[in-house]
Amino acid sequence: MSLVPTTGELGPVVVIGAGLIGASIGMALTAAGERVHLVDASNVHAVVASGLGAGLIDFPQTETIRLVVVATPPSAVVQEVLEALELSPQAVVTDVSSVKGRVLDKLRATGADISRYVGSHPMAGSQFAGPLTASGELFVDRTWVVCPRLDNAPEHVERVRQLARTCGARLVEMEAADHDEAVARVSHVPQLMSSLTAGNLRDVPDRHLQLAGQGVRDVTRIAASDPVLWRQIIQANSSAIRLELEGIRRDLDELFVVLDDPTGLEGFMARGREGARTLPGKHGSIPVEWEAVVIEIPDTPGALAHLFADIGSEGVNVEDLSIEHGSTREVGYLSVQVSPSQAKHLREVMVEKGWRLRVV
Ligand SMILES: NC(=O)C1=CN([C@@H]2O[C@H](COP(=O)(O)OP(=O)(O)OC[C@H]3O[C@@H](n4cnc5c(N)ncnc54)[C@H](O)[C@@H]3O)[C@@H](O)[C@H]2O)C=CC1
Ligand SMILES: O=C(O)C(=O)Cc1ccc(O)cc1
Repeated sequence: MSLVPTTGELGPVVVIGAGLIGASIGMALTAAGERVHLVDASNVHAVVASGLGAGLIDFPQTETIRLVVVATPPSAVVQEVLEALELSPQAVVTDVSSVKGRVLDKLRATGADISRYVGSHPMAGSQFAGPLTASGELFVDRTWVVCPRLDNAPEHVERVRQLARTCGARLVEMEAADHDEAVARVSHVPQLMSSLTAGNLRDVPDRHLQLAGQGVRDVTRIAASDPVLWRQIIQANSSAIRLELEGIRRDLDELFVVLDDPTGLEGFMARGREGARTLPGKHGSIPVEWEAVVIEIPDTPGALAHLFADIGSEGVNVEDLSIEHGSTREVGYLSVQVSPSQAKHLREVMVEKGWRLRVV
């Protein structure tokens, strides 16, 4: 799926909070032909986001605004949603914060009419923050959860669905409580496990760290995320997270028991492999086992472009890729995931074309 040109039928859109997520939304909507206006507590962020093509920094006539997207850190969301509902009488207001139930409870507690508010959550992002790391392609083929309620008018919910579709995302609809239970399992607890693993690396001596390979990097990537943002996310969803952590504590206790028991330990590892296989693959489909072909990239100008051209000329469909830098030699390694039926052919032709392969 790619960005959907909408010829301006969604806007004018106001994005409040032009950081990683807000600027990425602004870039996707602008690229699709929508008129986007950016507001940020930091003028520098608004200017940078605008410079990257995320929208304009002027403010439209409030009665013309059709959609407001609140993309601030969770602590500012309730206040910004309330102000947007009051200031723009025709607009549907959505937010993109990572926890939906707490925002809804707090909005309801104010007694305000929140029927034009429809919560949502794009399940895409990164460990980075701020507009400099934004991308208009961030949401393409990723899940975007919309949380409609009975007090929402259908056309208002549709406007938020249209936002997700215009950004190229795959729509999923859920109630806020169900969403929060799901993200505790697939996002918040994995984030905590990553922080736990990475936190323990702090006291590891350099002599040992130099042995680190791709596995530990995969497991710790998201631990580099902003602690202030994540403190807010975790605390807003602490009940659902606590339940999951209790299960993990039991599993950890069991691990101590089976550590020296071959059958028990194999069962433990097999459960992990089973769990990894349950995750939907690309485009939300049933996961497929791809085969990795790892090709050495020499440290010469244009080598990577040349390599991609050689892979492309063979008509091999690359399902995923990653690049790793050699720790001892001035080379890189391009790992491409391809269908097992094409892997052997790709290896053979790459060697014929003069590339070196790494055995995996
Ligand atoms: N980081 C991620 O990967 C994802 C984050 N989210 C959610 O998106 C929201 C934004 O997160 P990021 O873009 O990562 O953070 P960020 O730190 O990159 O951007 C937040 C922006 O909001 C601005 N801001 C703060 N308070 C404001 C206020 N009261 N009014 C206007 N602007 C204000 C900041 O100056 C900053 O530019 C959060 O609610 C987060 O839970 C959702 C999906 C993924
Ligand atoms: O970087 C990643 O892989 C993420 O999963 C980013 C992310 C962070 C917070 C969210 O609420 C949703 C997605």
